[in-house]
Amino acid sequence: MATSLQLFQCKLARPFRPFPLRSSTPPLSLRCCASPPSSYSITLIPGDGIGPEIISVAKDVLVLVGSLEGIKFEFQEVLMGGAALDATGVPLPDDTLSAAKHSHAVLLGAVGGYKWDKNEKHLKPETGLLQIRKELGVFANLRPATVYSPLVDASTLKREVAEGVDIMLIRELTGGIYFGEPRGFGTNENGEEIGFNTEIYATHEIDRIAHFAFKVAQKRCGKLCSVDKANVLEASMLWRKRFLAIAQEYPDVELSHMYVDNASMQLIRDPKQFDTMVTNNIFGDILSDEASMVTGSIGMLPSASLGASGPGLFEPIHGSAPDIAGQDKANPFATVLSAAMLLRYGLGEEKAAKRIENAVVDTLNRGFRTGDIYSAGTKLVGCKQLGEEILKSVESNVHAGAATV
Ligand SMILES: NC(=O)C1=CN([C@@H]2O[C@H](COP(=O)(O)OP(=O)(O)OC[C@H]3O[C@@H](n4cnc5c(N)ncnc54)[C@H](O)[C@@H]3O)[C@@H](O)[C@H]2O)C=CC1
Ligand SMILES: CC(C)CC(=O)C(=O)O
Ligand SMILES: [Mg+2]
Repeated sequence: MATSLQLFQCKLARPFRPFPLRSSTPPLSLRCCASPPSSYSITLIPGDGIGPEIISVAKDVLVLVGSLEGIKFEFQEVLMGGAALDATGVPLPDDTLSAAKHSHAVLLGAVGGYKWDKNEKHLKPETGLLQIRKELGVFANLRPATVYSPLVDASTLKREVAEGVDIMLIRELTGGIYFGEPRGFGTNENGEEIGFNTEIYATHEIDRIAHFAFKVAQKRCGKLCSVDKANVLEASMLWRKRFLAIAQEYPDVELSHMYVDNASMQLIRDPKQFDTMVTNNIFGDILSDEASMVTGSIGMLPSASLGASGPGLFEPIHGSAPDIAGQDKANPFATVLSAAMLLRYGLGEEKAAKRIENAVVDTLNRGFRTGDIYSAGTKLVGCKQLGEEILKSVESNVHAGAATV
């Protein structure tokens, strides 16, 4: 196996190089075995809604790429979210967590759905998702927003604005308001019902995501934009203070700061001004959905969640899309690209990752589209058939010059 150190490529033709590790900071990826195991154990979590449809496609792609590249996988499929609630009464069963922790990497579809929307917080599918992220310690979530040339016209932005966009959005994933205490319901002094959450970041949480982001920016174009709300929120004030301090260790990276309201506007006005962006949990959640539409669809954005050690978690950025579940309409590209990220960042299998990315571009070049990215003159297919076309492209191995995600 090569190594699972991060590989990032500058869109301005900086050479492709392995990520340098600094001894003072935690490794950015999880598996850095001296020699590869004879077989990788992969935990598959289809989840709910469109989850099973898209995971089925991604699994087939992994199996084929594995057989062509001489990589063996052992898959274990487990329950999480609504499916787990129905079967076991909890959204993250112990068996699921244990399987995930003991595997080389985890590939997840999505969780959630109308059926469980009114459940109490601890019995919501989404609570299982937050728990597994926390338990795996995957604090750094890479969400690449890449506009693929054949999809420029699927973007909701004008061609000249969307063409060439290549942003790496880094979202802090295990802190902030989704986890902060205190939270809950209560009554105020007027006897009125209230709901409350806490946006909270400790220095060590900011420092580790900052080091991670600076290293990613170093390997790309050396430009890092930190997005916060430091004009109002104390947690953001500390965030900005720590980023400014840590920037001293990365003189080759140009650090800028932007308030999140402006950033959300700038992403639509001129997305090409951004290269690497880093932000907290909730802002990253929202900005990545926004960035996805620049690329044509939320069905195009994959993600990799990495920690200091242990398996990484790989999942599309979208949810379980209950409105189209079971109708063979889901776009599987985001999950297939998440499988490519699993190979690159989780296992260090760069060649196999690139093979998948090339297959995605080749499938797009051959004109195949699900409804969310369809435009006149292209071929509208379902999730299943798109999966079959991706397999053909994997097999033919055309070097499509795909971006690295
Ligand atoms: N990582 C996860 O498991 C996530 C789970 N959720 C959960 O998913 C459920 C639905 O949430 P929504 O807010 O509707 O967000 P969503 O991302 O599931 O769907 C938003 C819209 O995008 C479309 N869409 C999403 N993925 C698509 C794909 N691959 N191909 C084609 N169209 C796609 C949907 O059909 C829908 O119209 C909720 O229960 C929510 O909590 C939401 C976001 C992330
Ligand atoms: C449960 C949510 C935080 C999931 C989500 O929207 C996401 O991770 O993008
Ligand atoms: Mg989200």
